[in-house]
Amino acid sequence: MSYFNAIEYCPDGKSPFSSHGVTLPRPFIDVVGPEETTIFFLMGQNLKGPEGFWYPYIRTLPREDDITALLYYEEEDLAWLNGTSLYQAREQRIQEWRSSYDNGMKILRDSGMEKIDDHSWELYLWASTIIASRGFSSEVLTGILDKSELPAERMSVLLPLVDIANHQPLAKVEWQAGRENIGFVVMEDIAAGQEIGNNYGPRDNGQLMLNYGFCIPENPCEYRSVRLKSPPGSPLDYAKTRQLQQFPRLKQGTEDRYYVFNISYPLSDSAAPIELAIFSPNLFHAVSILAANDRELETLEITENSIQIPSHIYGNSRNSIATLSQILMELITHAVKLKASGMSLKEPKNFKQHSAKTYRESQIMLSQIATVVADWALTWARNRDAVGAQKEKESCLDDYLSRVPSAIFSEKGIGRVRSKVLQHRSLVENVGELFQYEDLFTIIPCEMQESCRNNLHNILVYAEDPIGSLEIDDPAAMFSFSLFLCWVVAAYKSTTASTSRDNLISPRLTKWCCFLFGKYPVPSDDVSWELPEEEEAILGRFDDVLDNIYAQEPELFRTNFHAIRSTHSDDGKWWVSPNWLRWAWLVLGQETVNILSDPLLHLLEDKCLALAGPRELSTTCYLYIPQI
Ligand SMILES: C[S@@+](CC[C@H](N)C(=O)[O-])C[C@H]1O[C@@H](n2cnc3c(N)ncnc32)[C@H](O)[C@@H]1O
Repeated sequence: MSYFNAIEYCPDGKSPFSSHGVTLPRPFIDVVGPEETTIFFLMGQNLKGPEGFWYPYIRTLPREDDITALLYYEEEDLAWLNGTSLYQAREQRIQEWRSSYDNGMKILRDSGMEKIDDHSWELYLWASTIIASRGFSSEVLTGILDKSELPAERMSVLLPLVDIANHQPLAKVEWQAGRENIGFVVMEDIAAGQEIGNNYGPRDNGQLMLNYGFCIPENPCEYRSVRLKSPPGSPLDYAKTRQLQQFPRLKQGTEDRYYVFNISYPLSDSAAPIELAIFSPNLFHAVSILAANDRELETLEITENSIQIPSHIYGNSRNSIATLSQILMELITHAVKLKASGMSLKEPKNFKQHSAKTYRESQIMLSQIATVVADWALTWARNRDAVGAQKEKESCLDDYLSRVPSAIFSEKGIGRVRSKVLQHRSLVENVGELFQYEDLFTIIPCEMQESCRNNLHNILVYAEDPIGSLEIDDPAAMFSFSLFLCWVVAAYKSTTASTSRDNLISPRLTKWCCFLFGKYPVPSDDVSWELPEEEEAILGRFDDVLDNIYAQEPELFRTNFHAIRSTHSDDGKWWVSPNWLRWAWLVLGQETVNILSDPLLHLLEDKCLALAGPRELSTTCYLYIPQI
């Protein structure tokens, strides 16, 4: 049964398709198109009852009470969709269908069709659901019709009996459109007694729930659409506008679709880095533009197919890390909110509620798996002891996975993550690029470590109280990183000014200093720098604190490269001068990354309710120092 019956199509030299007594006015067909015509045609055939040609088939179709697709959810069932995107998707679907129905009915009324009121909204809903859940694409008719005869728009075909098989994700089957028959070929061994499944395509659970009314636990084709705003004037908005200017063929106003995929998603690129297999590349790249600092934005690459911050450039691994960190926040927020919104739900009472429960769990699991993948990459990036060998990575991964709470993941799930992570490369290949204050000394050459630690540590002890009370994010980290940066720069400058050419800092820090000097203008000793008012208030406090400490304990500022400085005055705290402090502050504004602390713990049930509110997730600030 199809549109061709409704229009009594007569192919060249062949017998015509019969409308079997349901005639729809031609102006109606022309306006509403093939799919809507088929819906109204099925309504007409259903209204004919036992007299109708397709009655034996229609009699076997599920009726309203049996249908479990979302539009048939009732009040109590709907509570199970709370907090999921399906609630909204259902509302939208109802509106779209209602408007198509009203439109079709108006045209039918205007054309004077008889007994029009029998075509109720309930009947339309039933017919549309039947077609959405059982219709085949018009390709199945290519054995009897030429492709050129098929309408360009979507057109569903109902095939009695052939539509009985249930969906099995990834089932290997093939449909063959013949002249006399439609072949359904099973391309894999099926044991006696085992159900023969059809493959409805790589459908995620959202589509299955909306169109078909069921849900697959551990659906390999599961994914989630993610909304990402690019506010006017944001770097992402700017990048998109530039892309449109450079490639006017791209359509303006088309909304990008962003996805998080199941780790086993069959259509993901197996050669891609894991981050681009589990997050759609356009999602990762869009977030990377939002997470970019100014110098990373200068490396933005715009092509017809993508806008992205290239990850292979020196210093740009910071961007991949910051991107993963932002994505991690989104994933945790999603999982936590969804868990919390379902905590008042009791036991499911019917098939719809069972399906919705499975759907909720599959969406939570999707975010949890992606959380583990992103968190692992960030954990690896922070491993300062590793050199990056595969064996090392495996044992570090095993150690990490052993810490994943068993309440979140089954052993099977962990095993799946492990094998996928090891199969794919990662965008975060460099290890040991992120530092908290205590870790910084490990990249200072051994003979200077002690001196650096003493300088910084003693000053920080004095500064703890006055700096700790500053109303900024992580004041202690920002102050200690500023001191460290000033110390490294002073050592670097002393090295370059020294005639002995002793390297006071490592080649890695030397390269980093040169890089920073190239990206952030270096202060001149002659001019006093001033930052915008708000920052000046903080930096002024830094200056005061250092002045006070210096007045009491000038010895604390004495460095062991003091002797080889050449151009500085007798000011004993020359290496933390106001200008250099301001320079360090500007650098830190761009070269640090905030990473969620203990993300996996947030996923535990008892933490979810507390976190679901407006309280912010706590983060740790890291200083980024690229590998050489
Ligand atoms: C094309 S029909 C399949 C035939 C179905 N067994 C019947 O006779 O109505 C699609 C409907 O079958 C059901 N279905 C298909 N695959 C399923 C699955 N894997 N699990 C549960 N229900 C399924 C859903 O109700 C869906 O709307």
